[in-house]
Order: sequence, then structure tokens, then C-alpha cells
Amino acid sequence: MTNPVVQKVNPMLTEERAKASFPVEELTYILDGGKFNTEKRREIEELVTKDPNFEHPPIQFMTREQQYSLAVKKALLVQQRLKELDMLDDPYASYFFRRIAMPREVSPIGLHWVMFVPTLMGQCSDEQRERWLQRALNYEIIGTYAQTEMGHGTFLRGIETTATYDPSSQQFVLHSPTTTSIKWWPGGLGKTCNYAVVVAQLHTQGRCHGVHMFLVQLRDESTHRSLPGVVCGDIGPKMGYHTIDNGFLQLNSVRIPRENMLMRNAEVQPDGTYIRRVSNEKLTYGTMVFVRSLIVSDAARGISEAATIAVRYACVRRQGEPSSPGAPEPRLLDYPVHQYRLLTCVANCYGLWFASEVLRDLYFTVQPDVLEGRTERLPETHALSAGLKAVGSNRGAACVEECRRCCGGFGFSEASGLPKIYNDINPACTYEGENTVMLLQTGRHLLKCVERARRGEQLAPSDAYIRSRPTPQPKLAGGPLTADLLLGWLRWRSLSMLLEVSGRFNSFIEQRQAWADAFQAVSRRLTRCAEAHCILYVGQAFLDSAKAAENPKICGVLTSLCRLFLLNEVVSGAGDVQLSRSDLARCQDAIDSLLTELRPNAVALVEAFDLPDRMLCSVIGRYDGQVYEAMLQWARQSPLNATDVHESYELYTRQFLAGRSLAKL
Ligand SMILES: CCCCCCCCCC/C=C\CCCCCC(=O)SCCNC(=O)CCNC(=O)[C@H](O)C(C)(C)COP(=O)(O)OP(=O)(O)OC[C@H]1O[C@@H](n2cnc3c(N)ncnc32)[C@H](O)[C@@H]1OP(=O)(O)O
Ligand SMILES: Cc1cc2nc3c(=O)[nH]c(=O)nc-3n(C[C@H](O)[C@H](O)[C@H](O)COP(=O)(O)OP(=O)(O)OC[C@H]3O[C@@H](n4cnc5c(N)ncnc54)[C@H](O)[C@@H]3O)c2cc1C
Repeated sequence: MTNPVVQKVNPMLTEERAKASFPVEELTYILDGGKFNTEKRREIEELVTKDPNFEHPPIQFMTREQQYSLAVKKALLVQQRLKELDMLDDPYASYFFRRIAMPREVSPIGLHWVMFVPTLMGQCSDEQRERWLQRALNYEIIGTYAQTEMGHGTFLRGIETTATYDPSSQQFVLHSPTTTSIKWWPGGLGKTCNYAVVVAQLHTQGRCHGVHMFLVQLRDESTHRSLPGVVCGDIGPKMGYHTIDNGFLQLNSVRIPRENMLMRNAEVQPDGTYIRRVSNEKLTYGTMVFVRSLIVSDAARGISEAATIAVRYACVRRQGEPSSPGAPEPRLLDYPVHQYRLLTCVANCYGLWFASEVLRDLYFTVQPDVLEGRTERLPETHALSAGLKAVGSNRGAACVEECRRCCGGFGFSEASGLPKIYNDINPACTYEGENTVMLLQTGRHLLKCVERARRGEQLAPSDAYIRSRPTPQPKLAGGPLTADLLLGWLRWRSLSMLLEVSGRFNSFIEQRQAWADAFQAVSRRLTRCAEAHCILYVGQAFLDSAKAAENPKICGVLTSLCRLFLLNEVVSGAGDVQLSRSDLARCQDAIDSLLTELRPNAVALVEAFDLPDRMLCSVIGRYDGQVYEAMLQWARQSPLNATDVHESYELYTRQFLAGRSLAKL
């Protein structure tokens, strides 16, 4: 563990840690992708922990302006440190450095490395890359990704910002023609960035060619003042994300050189002729595919943090009727229903963790082909990244919230660290494609797969099961409820639901409904099919990773956790298809047994994530389990406690008690 050995660890936690049936350290190596990565991550965590520049009071006691300002300082300091340590080119090291230096504090320059740089990489011609990419990688310029407008987020083709080519000056004129066309939301746009990739409708030679991307300078590189025609600022406080300046941007006929259109896939020549280089226009959406795949892993990490806090707390918190006179009150973790709430979150976390790794590998396998214009596997990659982004962030938000509630009142206090995690994960349900809309993208792809399967065409690996013939429902009562059997049931469920919805869709088409209308008519059901398909993918990734574990003890515990995940899906999906009462009852019994089996490993399973206290920032989830003393210390830091009598007493309460009117004060 990276946590320093604390003098006085709560004996209840020590007792729980001793119950582990497997070597926790080895599971950590698996989660990190190897011992080498674990060691590197720990070195980085130690560097940051020892650096006094990253020390400060809890941000929860600061105003939004203070939080933003501190976040800018820390984000830039991280970049300086990474440069000094020669780690800038190491994505793994940079990621962990940022994560530990700014735990669940979204970075004001986050969009620069999450979207601006990847967009330059994916959308620039080779020449343009040379001109801008190195400057961006060196942080000589700081950029964001400005796509969403006040009037349009989901329906990307509906955005209104225009980029009109003027051949006489060989410039594009970027313009926001309406209030609804004002860019709204881009991270870091308000105050931090000086450049943006702006998504706009391209007009040339009197024709509109749809959405394209343009590099636009927003602020002067030395004074940071906004340039003529650029009106930008912060959009104000949000539910969370206080450390980042999500911004607005109005462009008043701002001129940029022709060469600032990102021209990997399409080009406007000096005379204004438009040339499309690749046939698939959705390649412009490439950065979103990449970021959606990142969101799945970020959701898993969010659950790992919340579950570590809630499981540790459940070991040290006693509450309830003692089992016998004089016995201590039970620990929260002794309650089966509490075990269920927490362990299903842990199971979701592992499932999403492994699935995000498979998705990332798929993205990096397919991407080089896509960049060369070979797009055969793009539909599968898009459908999976969209659907898993939705399922991952939905589950992420739901599990973090469940962990928060598992901590009772303390879970509502910022001291628990849980609201911070929740507020960081929750917006992922909306950004990068609202989740329902993303599920509909996956559903659309699945409908098309059914059609292609009927025509006898090949399907991509993750869709291949759609080619299999419908079979009777696999029986769950009878033999042992193995993970393979349960996964087979989920595969059967996904296919049956999809065939049913596709049959319904086809009947609308046969009644001469338009494709789009038939799609709307089945859309509600289709989102459920998309979820079932994604859950199958998560289950498969989970089981494959469990089986791949060399240590039989780790293989055993991961397989049990995977069975809990799969059983929980079967039970909660029982209404999607008709699961018999006896099958359902067997699954419920199996869940109860698994809770008893997994309970001794609850702490070990979360501590395998190896999250240092610095990362968790939680009074109740500390490694040493000394919750109550720490809670009192935390409260003492509240600015409201700076004086014994608050100024509002003199101003208002005293007047009120004396019967004076407060109206004129
Ligand atoms: C970020 C987390 C990482 C963790 C690290 C820590 C981060 C710290 C710092 C960062 C902090 C926060 C990050 C916040 C980032 C948020 C940024 C944003 O939100 S940017 C804006 C994102 N906006 C969207 O996602 C918009 C959603 N809308 C769309 O994507 C599209 O409009 C649509 C897909 C819904 C519809 O597109 P449309 O053009 O109308 O398409 P059609 O319906 O005509 O056709 C669909 C057709 O196209 C295929 N398609 C669609 N999208 C893609 C794609 N991306 N790739 C490939 N193909 C695609 C689709 O399959 C259909 O194909 P058919 O063959 O026709 O069926
Ligand atoms: C924290 C945060 C950071 C962001 N960062 C950026 C950024 O850096 N850059 C950027 O460009 N954007 C950014 N965004 C914007 C984000 O991408 C959009 O908010 C998102 O794409 C949803 O669009 P919208 O807000 O217009 O919602 P809408 O599209 O108006 O959706 C509203 C509701 O209607 C539903 N709906 C919409 N269309 C359909 C449909 N066809 N079928 C069924 N239901 C539908 C949706 O499911 C949703 O529930 C950010 C947003 C947030 C919250």
C-alpha cells in the first residue's frame, strides 16, 4: 500500500484486512496492467505527496473563484513538474500525476489534453499537425473543444455557427448569427484557453457542406485579452465542476486564414472549391469516440474510490441492536442488505474496469486504419463506445450515489469525499453525448446488425452473436449456476430482446412507415436492448479477465465477483424476458450465498485498487479507519468557526431578538 503505516489503525479494519483469502498486491498488479505500472504509479504518488506545492486546505471550504484559481495553479504546476521529470511523453505517468495532484478536481486545462490535442492529432493534415501540434503539446497554446451551442448539443448537424469562405482574402469568416448559436459549455473556454477548435457549418461557393472544424485564436498570446470580435466568458456556477470555467463564446465575423480549417478529411482550395477526401463524413466525430472510451474507465475509477470509502466505513461504523446483551452493536458490513448494496457496486466497478480495457484496446487497434480511411470497424467501435459510455456513466453515478447513501449522514457531508466524486462522475451522463441519445446510437447499430445477419453478412466480433439462431431460454434451475451459464443467459436475453424489437420495427416498415418514424416507435425498447448488449460486453470482459488471472485464489475471487455481477443482471433483467419463478428464486439464493462468501474479501477487493488517502480525500474512508476524531478536526476548519460569534448575530439575530424590523437592514 502507498499509505504510510499509521500508528494507530482501527482494530476493526485490521481484523477485516486479515480476512483476505488472496494476495491483494497481485490483484493490484492485474488492475494496473502489471507490476511495473504499479511501481511507477506509486513513485508518482509519492512525488506529489511529498511536494509541499500541492498542499492546501480542503477546497470545499473555498469560494468558487478560489477553487478555480488554485486549480489553474495546480494544473500548470503539474505540467511544469512533468516537464522537469521528462514525463510529458508518457501518458500513463502524466495521467497519474494529474490524478493524484488534483483528485476529482476537474482541471481547467483538462479539455486541452482530453479533446483539443486529440482533435489536432485526428483531424489535421500532416502539415497542420507540424504547425500546431507541437505548440499544443508544449503548452505554448492552450485550447478547448467548442462544439455545443446554447440551442444545440445533441443534434450536432443543427449547430448554427457559420464558417463562410471568402476567396478574395483566402479567409474564413466565423460568425454566431443568433443567440442560440453562442457556444455554451466548453471546458476552459471562459477564462483559461487562448485557442479553440470551433465546430461550424462550412459555406463556400454558395453551398453549405455541413459541420467542419476550425482552429480559432480567441485571446492574445501575450496579454490574454480576447481578440476583436470574440466575446467569451464563464457560464456561472454549476452543480459541480467548480474548478473549471465552462464558457460561452460569441463570434462576430472573426476572420481566420484558410489554412485554419482542419483538413485531414476535407479541404477548401484557395478558389473556394470544396474537396472531400474520405467518404465517411462521421470521421469528423472521431474525438468523441475516443473520449467516450475514456469515460468508461473514469466511471470505474469513480466507483473504486467511492466503494473504498464506503466499505472501510462499513467496517468501523457500528449501528443497531446488539445480537446479545453486552455484545457490541453490529458493524454495517455485518448486515446482508448492506453487503449486497456495497458488493454489487464493487462488482460493477470490476466489470467496467475490465470492459474499459477491452474497449481501449479495440479503439487503439482500429484507429490507425480509420486515420488511413479504412472504416470497416468504425460502426462497431462507435456503437460500443457510445453504449458503454452511457452504461458506464449511468452505473458510475448510481453506484457512487449508493455508496454515498451507505454512509448515512456522513455521506452527505463533503468530509466524506463522496459528494466530490459524485459531482465529478454525474456530468459524464450528459457530456460527450447525453446517455439516452448514446444508447439510441447503439440501438440503431444493433437494428442494422439484425438486418445484415438476415442477409447472411459477416458481423464485427462483438456483434457476431446476433447471427445465431433463436434458441429456447437457457434453464437456470438444475445444474450449477456457473459464470459461463449466466453469461449465456445474458447473451440469449440480448438476442431475444433485439429480435423482438427488430420484428416490431419491421412490421412498422411493412405498414409503410418511414424508417425514422418506425425507429421512434421502438426507441424506448431499443435503449433497453442497447443496455443489454453493453452489459453482455461487460460480463464477457469481466469473465475473460477473471479466467486470465494466473493465481488460482485471485481467479476464484474474481469469478465469484463476476457471478455476483451476472446474477444481479439476470435478476434485474427478469422482466425483460419471462424468467420463471423457480429460475428467479435460484438466482436470488445464489446471490445470498455469494454475499456470505465474498464478505471476508470486501476490504481486500477495494484495497486492491490501492487508493492512497491523498486520492480519496475522505475523513470516513481513511486507511487508518479513525473516523470520528478526523471528523471533528475537519469541522473545525469551517470558516464559520473562525470566530465564536458570527457577524450575522450582531447584524440580524440581535435585532430580531430585540423585536426590531429587519426589513431596512
Ligand atoms: C472525459 C473523461 C475522461 C477522464 C479523464 C479526466 C478528464 C479531466 C478533464 C476533462 C473534463 C471533462 C471532460 C468533458 C468533456 C465533454 C466534452 C463534450 O461534451 S464535447 C460535445 C459532445 N457532443 C456530443 O457528443 C454530441 C452528441 N451528438 C452526436 O454525436 C451526434 O449528433 C449524433 C451521433 C447523436 C447524431 O449525429 P448525426 O450527424 O445527426 O448522425 P445521423 O443520425 O445522421 O447518422 C448517424 C450515423 O452516423 C453514425 N455515427 C454517429 N456518430 C458517429 C461517430 N462518432 N463515429 C462513427 N459513426 C458515427 C451512426 O452510427 C449512424 O450510422 P448509420 O450507418 O447511418 O446508421
Ligand atoms: C460539465 C459539462 C461539460 C461539457 N463540456 C463540453 C465541451 O467541452 N465542449 C462542448 O462542445 N460541449 C460540452 N458540453 C456540452 C454537452 O456535450 C451537451 O450538454 C450534451 O451533448 C447534451 O446536449 P444538450 O445539453 O444540448 O442537451 P439536449 O440535446 O437539449 O438534450 C436534453 C434532453 O433531451 C433528450 N434528447 C435530445 N435529443 C433526443 C433524441 N433525438 N431522442 C431522444 N431524446 C433526446 C436528451 O436525452 C436529454 O435528456 C458539456 C456539458 C457539461 C454538462
